[in-house]
Amino acid sequence: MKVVKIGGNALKNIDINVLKQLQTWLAEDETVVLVHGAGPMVDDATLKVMVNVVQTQVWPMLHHVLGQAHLSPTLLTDGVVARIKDAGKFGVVGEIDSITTTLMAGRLYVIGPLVSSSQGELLNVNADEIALAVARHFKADTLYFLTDVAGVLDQNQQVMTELSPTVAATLMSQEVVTGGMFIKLQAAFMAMQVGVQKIQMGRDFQVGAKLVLGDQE
Ligand SMILES: Nc1ncnc2c1ncn2[C@@H]1O[C@H](COP(=O)(O)OP(=O)(O)O)[C@@H](O)[C@H]1O
Ligand SMILES: CC(=O)N[C@@H](CCC(=O)OP(=O)(O)O)C(=O)O
Repeated sequence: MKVVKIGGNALKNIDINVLKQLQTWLAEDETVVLVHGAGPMVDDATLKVMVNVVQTQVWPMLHHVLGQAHLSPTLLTDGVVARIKDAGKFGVVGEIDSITTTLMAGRLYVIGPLVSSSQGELLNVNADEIALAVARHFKADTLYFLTDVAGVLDQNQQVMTELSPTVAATLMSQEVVTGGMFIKLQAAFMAMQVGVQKIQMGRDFQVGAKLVLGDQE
């Protein structure tokens, strides 16, 4: 089972080879969950805008691109429930509370950064955190983070082809890794701790444009 997270910016330009790889996996009866981002949105005031952006722009665009590649996704909304993360501090920001749905082999599922609470209220959940929760719950063997950079960049702006938790911690403390990549690396190492064997980051699935965490590959 594979989880593929595509960030909001990377979504705007999905590589044909990414679509081809999805087709190949599905033809092999692999199950794939595509977790998409939406770009930066923060608080209560922006939630309505975010709902609008996701429903009128992000989902239609993603369905169109996948449809052109003859990929028909199933929305993974039922059975995935979020809860308020830290009421008062983050407003309508949520985190995944429970996953009770089951997945069928050879199907492509899609989930984005808006997840309902048990009261039916939509919450803004970080898409990297969703990818982690989904990978953990379904015991994914592989977790890809497709983003708008070729990988994690070192102090010389070079893509790191391998990154251990120790080196990552140093890059984070030296503020070489910041912002969205900081959150992504945290999610990636958590995923590694809960048993996801292979974790990669980059613009696509290709070797050389990716990050491999730990000692695999
Ligand atoms: N050391 C680093 N290597 C790569 N990207 C970094 C680094 N430090 C900060 N970043 C930033 O993190 C961004 C990726 O995170 P984010 O914008 O959240 O992407 P996504 O939308 O794909 O989740 C990059 O575009 C870059 O601006
Ligand atoms: C709580 C939180 O962080 N929500 C995210 C949801 C969108 C997202 O995660 O998009 P990317 O994957 O493209 O960054 C946000 O508001 O930015």
